[in-house]
Amino acid sequence: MYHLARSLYMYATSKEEYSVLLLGLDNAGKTTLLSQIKALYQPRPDGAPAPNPGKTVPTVGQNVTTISLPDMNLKIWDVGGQISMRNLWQSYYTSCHAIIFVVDSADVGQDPDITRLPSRRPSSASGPTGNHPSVFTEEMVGINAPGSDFGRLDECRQVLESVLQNSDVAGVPILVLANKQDREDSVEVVRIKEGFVRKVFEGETGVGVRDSRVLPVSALMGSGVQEAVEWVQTRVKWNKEGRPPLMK
Ligand SMILES: Nc1nc2c(ncn2[C@@H]2O[C@H](COP(=O)(O)OP(=O)(O)OP(=O)(O)O)[C@@H](O)[C@H]2O)c(=O)[nH]1
Ligand SMILES: [Mg+2]
Repeated sequence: MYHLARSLYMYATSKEEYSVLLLGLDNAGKTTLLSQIKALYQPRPDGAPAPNPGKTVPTVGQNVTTISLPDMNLKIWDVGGQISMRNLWQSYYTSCHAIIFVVDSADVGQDPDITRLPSRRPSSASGPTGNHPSVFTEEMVGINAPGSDFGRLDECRQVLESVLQNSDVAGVPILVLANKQDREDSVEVVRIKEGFVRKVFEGETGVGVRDSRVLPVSALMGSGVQEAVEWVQTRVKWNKEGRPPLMK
């Protein structure tokens, strides 16, 4: 009887918890986005100053924040995007319910069309597939130096492809954020979507199964951030049977 009562109590008082993984190249704006989400969704004690999301250092390891929404908690993991950090990403894949892939819209070239990229070197042609570890090396990503006509477009493509190809994230909803839309030199979201993201998703095996979206944001200014969180909130619920939440 005690156990039944306890289970009922736990059921009535617990909340669904979903994990969201923030991925993207270094400098894309993941930590800034996490700070902005915190500023929007975490209550501050009266009189406490608003956090300044613009002050970040490159993430070594991870930052994690849980935000409480009316129908769920979202536990958001911000993992470092430097090359040396990327091999850690896959350890988060099996337990995540959604991925937010952040793109620096001011660093993909002014015409981010992956079909215009120079041909790749043979060593970079064999990306990681299936359950094979996603190994990122300096050589693999070294085609487009920052400041080239394509910015870091090819590196971004390789990294997004390697995430999609990992079978541990099969069926996980992916939101791609075209970040830094406040910058004058940023590329419009539609061009990032058509020239780059859509083509990467088209190359995915089992296409059509995955739920995905591309949205414009400025993590720094906070614009689009709420829409991004709302998209994730709906999609993790839709995908609940495939990836059940934890009850906390
Ligand atoms: N103008 C502008 N700058 C931004 C925006 N988002 C991030 N930044 C800047 O971009 C730089 C890198 O931001 P971070 O949030 O640290 O990038 P990150 O993706 O966490 O980088 P790693 O931790 O190295 O993976 C910082 O100087 C931010 O202020 C944005 O929306 N607009
Ligand atoms: Mg960071």
